[in-house]
Amino acid sequence: MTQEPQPGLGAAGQIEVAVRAAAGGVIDPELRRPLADLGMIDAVAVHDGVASVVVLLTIVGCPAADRIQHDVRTAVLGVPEVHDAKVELGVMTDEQRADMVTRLRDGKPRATTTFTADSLTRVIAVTSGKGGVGKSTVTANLAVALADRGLRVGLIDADVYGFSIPGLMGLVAPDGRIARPTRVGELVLPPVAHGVKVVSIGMFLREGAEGTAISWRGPMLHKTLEQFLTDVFFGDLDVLLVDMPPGTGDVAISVGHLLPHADVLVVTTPQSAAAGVAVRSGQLARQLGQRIIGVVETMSPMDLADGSTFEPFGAGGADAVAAALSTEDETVTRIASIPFSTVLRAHGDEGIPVVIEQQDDPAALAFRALADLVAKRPRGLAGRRLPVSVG
Ligand SMILES: Nc1ncnc2c1ncn2[C@@H]1O[C@H](COP(=O)(O)OP(=O)(O)OP(=O)(O)O)[C@@H](O)[C@H]1O
Repeated sequence: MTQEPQPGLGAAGQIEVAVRAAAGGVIDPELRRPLADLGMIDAVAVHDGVASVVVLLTIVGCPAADRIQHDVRTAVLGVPEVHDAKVELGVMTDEQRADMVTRLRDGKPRATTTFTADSLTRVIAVTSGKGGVGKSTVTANLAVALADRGLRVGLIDADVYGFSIPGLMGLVAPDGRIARPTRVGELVLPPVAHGVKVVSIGMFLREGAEGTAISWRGPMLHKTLEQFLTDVFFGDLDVLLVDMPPGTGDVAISVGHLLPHADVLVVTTPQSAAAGVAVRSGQLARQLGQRIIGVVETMSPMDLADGSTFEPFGAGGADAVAAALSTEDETVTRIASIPFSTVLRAHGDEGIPVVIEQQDDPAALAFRALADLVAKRPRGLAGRRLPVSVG
């Protein structure tokens, strides 16, 4: 980074300014903002070409400490007059942390969601009629494919009873423990997997209770989702995906109320039984003001090497759902068909989405095509204030 000379400073002072700028330009891996903007660069000194920088971490035991120390040292060594650099780590005081949280929230008070109708983040809820049809697999792969295109992507696992996103995204350790968010004051920083910021109810269960069933009632679930939208710091996102629980229960209604401007993807298999219930979840989303952007069929017919087709779940389900959801004013179409893929299933079990692990698999190609389509499609106007005035 080129630094403008500061008037009134001697040569040594100029070097210190350059060192501070270099260190301050390093991006915090969790907060994704420059360290200078976060108030994390404390003392800076340079003597005989040796730079000393004190970086204030947000919390004791910050998981990104080593990476920050390494990145700051590398950045500081990039200043021509510096031939050695020492980076010491300290920890912010409560006051400094509170100041940083306020900056991160852009001055907005607590309990305000950033995902309002006017925000630039596009919210996409992924829903299905019944469980086990491949909805979470679609959500995870779409999220990763969008992140791989350079978009800033967040993923909320709202499938509270059957949360499978941590597993699909590789956030579950071999002993079953799910990655935990980092807490900085009142902020909750979501773990990042394959370039996607992920939050799931499974991350907030008591340690050791990850495998137990959740038996919460509607109001408690609503509160939890509300907290995901207010207390979890996603930073600026281009897309927020929400993995919905199957069906038309309390959570679907809560998400509809909390995110009425969301676009909705309906996932179904080609089987008619799955298709029928998928229509109902799409209809509920529409009643809540959300816009259906398309139907994604998964476990679709798969082309075999001998030129024949394997149809484990029949054919035609998604087209039937799309037709049933279409109205005079709004045509809904099937926007993707993800073929049945054993490779996809195996990578899902390993926590590495097929879309990055085996890019030539037909299912991976179909996910990429879906991501292209979603990224290019203009977002809906539902719930947004239009820039018109009545004079
Ligand atoms: N296209 C596909 N080909 C083969 N297997 C698939 C495909 N899509 C999903 N699966 C497998 O089907 C199973 C269910 O998938 P997934 O968990 O995504 O479903 P879901 O609809 O989200 O279910 P739930 O709501 O119960 O979590 C998983 O084992 C997954 O690997």
